[in-house]
Amino acid sequence: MAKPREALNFPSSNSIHIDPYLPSTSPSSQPSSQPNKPFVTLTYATSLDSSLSLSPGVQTVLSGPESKAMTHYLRSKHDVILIGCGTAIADDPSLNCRIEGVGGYGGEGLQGQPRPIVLDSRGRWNVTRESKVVKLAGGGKGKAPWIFTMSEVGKERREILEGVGGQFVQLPGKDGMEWAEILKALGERGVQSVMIEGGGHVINTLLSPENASLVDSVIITLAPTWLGKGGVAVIPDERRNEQGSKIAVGRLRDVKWVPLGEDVVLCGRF
Ligand SMILES: NC(=O)C1=CN([C@@H]2O[C@H](COP(=O)(O)OP(=O)(O)OC[C@H]3O[C@@H](n4cnc5c(N)ncnc54)[C@H](O)[C@@H]3O)[C@@H](O)[C@H]2O)C=CC1
Ligand SMILES: Nc1nc(O)c(N)c(N[C@@H]2O[C@H](COP(=O)(O)O)[C@@H](O)[C@H]2O)n1
Repeated sequence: MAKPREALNFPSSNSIHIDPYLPSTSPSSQPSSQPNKPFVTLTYATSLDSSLSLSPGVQTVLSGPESKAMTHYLRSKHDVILIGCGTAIADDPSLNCRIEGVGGYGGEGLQGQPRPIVLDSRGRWNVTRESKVVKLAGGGKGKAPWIFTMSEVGKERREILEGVGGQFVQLPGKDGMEWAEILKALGERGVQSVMIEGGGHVINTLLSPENASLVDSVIITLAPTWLGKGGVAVIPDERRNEQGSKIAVGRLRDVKWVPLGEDVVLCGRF
């Protein structure tokens, strides 16, 4: 079979470095204290000044071709890929896996495709028939998205999403849905692994002292560029000890740095 024109390739000489941090092979893939919790991989690309994008609402290419292929390899290794609606609105992302041999890209059915999950507490993202995730699901090149929301959902939006096999999932919440509740809801739906891609609000709340322990693996692409002030930055809330002194939010263990093209990929465990 001819290689699909848009397919990416991630060689096994690179994947051997990443595999120990992935759900199926990681030693912590079955956390016994929370049996229903899916394995959580936090992964994103950042600049040298800890920015995800030049400014809110602006999609910014940080990853080079090699680390981009790595991200797609990660997508093929997780049941779902999760983003916030700020990212959905800014990027209109595809959120599928475009690795050669995965479903829709030379592979069978939708095997190896992650399901996109969008957190949209207040129904800000106007999902339409033209949204990439909807078109890809309709065209057999990606799984249909689930949108987690606290709001009522209009008939038109529901029809568009359900028309391609997606669904709205309503969860309770005040300022937002609790991370533990989001992961529990995913676990109850049979999800065993989730990669969380961003954006800033999603990552910063996940890295807050009360949520960081939910993260199992961290895989971050560091690109050799500075984006400057005004970017969407990864800076979690500060953490203090019982004496009130400021302490680090967290430090990774089992750390490995993997050079990929001009980028370096940091792998670690919480
Ligand atoms: N470099 C990279 O790897 C990535 C970059 N980005 C960039 O990040 C930017 C978007 O980031 P942000 O504006 O911070 O938006 P975001 O993508 O973090 O979305 C924030 C929104 O998601 C919803 N949300 C998040 N957590 C929730 C929760 N626990 N419960 C309920 N709703 C929740 C809320 O409506 C919130 O306003 C874009 O410019 C995008 O291009 C996004 C992903 C990865
Ligand atoms: N790994 C990575 N590198 C970058 O440079 C990025 N800007 C992102 N962004 C994330 O990828 C999504 C786009 O995915 P598609 O190519 O459209 O499938 C974007 O929405 C961010 O979540 N990631």
